[in-house]
Amino acid sequence: MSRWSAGVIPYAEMGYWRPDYEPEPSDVLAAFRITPQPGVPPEEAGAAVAGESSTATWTVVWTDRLTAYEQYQGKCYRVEPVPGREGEFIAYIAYDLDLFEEGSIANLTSSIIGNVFGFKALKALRLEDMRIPPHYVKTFQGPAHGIVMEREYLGKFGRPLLGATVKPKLGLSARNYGRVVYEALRGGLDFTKDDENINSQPFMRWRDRFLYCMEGVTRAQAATGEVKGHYLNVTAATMEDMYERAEFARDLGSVIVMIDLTVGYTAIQSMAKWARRNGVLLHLHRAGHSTYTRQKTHGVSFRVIAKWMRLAGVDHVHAGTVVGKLEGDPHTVAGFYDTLRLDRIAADPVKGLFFDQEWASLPGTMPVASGGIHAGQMHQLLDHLGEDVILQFGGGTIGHPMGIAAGAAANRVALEAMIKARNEGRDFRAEGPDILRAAARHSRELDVALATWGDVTFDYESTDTPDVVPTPVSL
Ligand SMILES: O=C(COP(=O)(O)O)[C@H](O)[C@H](O)COP(=O)(O)O
Ligand SMILES: [Mg+2]
Repeated sequence: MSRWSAGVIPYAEMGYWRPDYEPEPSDVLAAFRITPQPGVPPEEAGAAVAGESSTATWTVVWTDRLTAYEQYQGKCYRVEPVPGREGEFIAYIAYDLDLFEEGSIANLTSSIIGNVFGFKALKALRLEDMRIPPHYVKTFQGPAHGIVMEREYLGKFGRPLLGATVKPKLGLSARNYGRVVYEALRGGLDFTKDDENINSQPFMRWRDRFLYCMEGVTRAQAATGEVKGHYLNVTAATMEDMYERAEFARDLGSVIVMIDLTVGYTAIQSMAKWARRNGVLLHLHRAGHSTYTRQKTHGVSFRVIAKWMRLAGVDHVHAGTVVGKLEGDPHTVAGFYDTLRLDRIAADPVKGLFFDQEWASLPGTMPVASGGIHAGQMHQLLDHLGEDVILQFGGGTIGHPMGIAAGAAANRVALEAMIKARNEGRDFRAEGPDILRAAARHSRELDVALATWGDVTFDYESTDTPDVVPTPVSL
């Protein structure tokens, strides 16, 4: 059939299925998991996704002839069945670099996920991974500071950083809230943080919170001689409000501010530029992500969100704990952490990584492990997550029977004992419980933490798992 006949022509025949195509090094690549409706050939489904995420519509348009359409067409160059999952396929699509505006996550995402997820011909669609070529990476600012600069600013090296989310999430007055910050920081944590939904409610307006939190931070710094921080959440209804709050945080001497993923990609990029201009670290809470990242067959994998957020320029992003209360298969989470921290990453199906990714020296984003973790898991956390990570214990600090500072001390003692054991060459993963018990003999705080939470585990089957799982991992 001629490409130029009027009427409805399959996307594959319109040129969006190109099994002979060899991707260029500068192409943006995407791997989509497609579940076609019965009777829809997978190549046609892949071609349709390529078409609608680039130049096509449902029928031939004469104006195509006025463009270099072959260059601008998204090209589905491979479709593979997913082993062990009937009806699901991975469609690989290449996009010419000219399809995207430099340095704009909004533009990139409006193309790649703008239109295709509602296609009637597909039962489900998931964006599994993307390869961002260095040519495009270089058009983004990237993390305002990055892992190396953050450690230099803080003067903290050789161990994960420790944090805590203030609880209860909502309802505390500013002065009581600031007291939690002070107790947790003086007890041994590096950071405390606002929760995702703490903004400026009637029970505590943002300005009051900022004042009392910074009083707590300053007093804790004086008491310990360490740099401390509280992630002041500047998430607000408008960019103007966010800038106002961030400027106030900066003027009070805060080393860090926080935003939620719910503010949107453009606001995140604006805040990343503000953070670099002002020398203030930028923490991102991935509030809302599980609504579209968790299910295996539909949505956008968090490994893609992680890539977008590193490009957008945040210094911290929540990326999973493996052992805590929230979704987190160990291999999948390892793929997120590699994506955020390393400069060159090889494709690795075991970690769910479909493409090699070259970051061209873009700084790393510090992953944050948060959600139902406690001191008794310290060996597992260090083993799974490594050293460049922030371990955040909300309930696991503030719920300590001896008080907040004691909860913080328990976490700090557990961490330092584990790092010492690792540095001495001990098998800290296997000997972890013994190392913790030995440290608890000199720390009443840790002893009580282990007695309170030592047996708490969250053993549920993960939803978001890679398709290739080698040997089972015991937690
Ligand atoms: O409030 C918490 C954790 O509190 P606690 O430490 O008391 O469980 C965070 O919002 C979640 O961890 C977010 O999840 P994620 O980090 O996976 O995005
Ligand atoms: Mg929270």
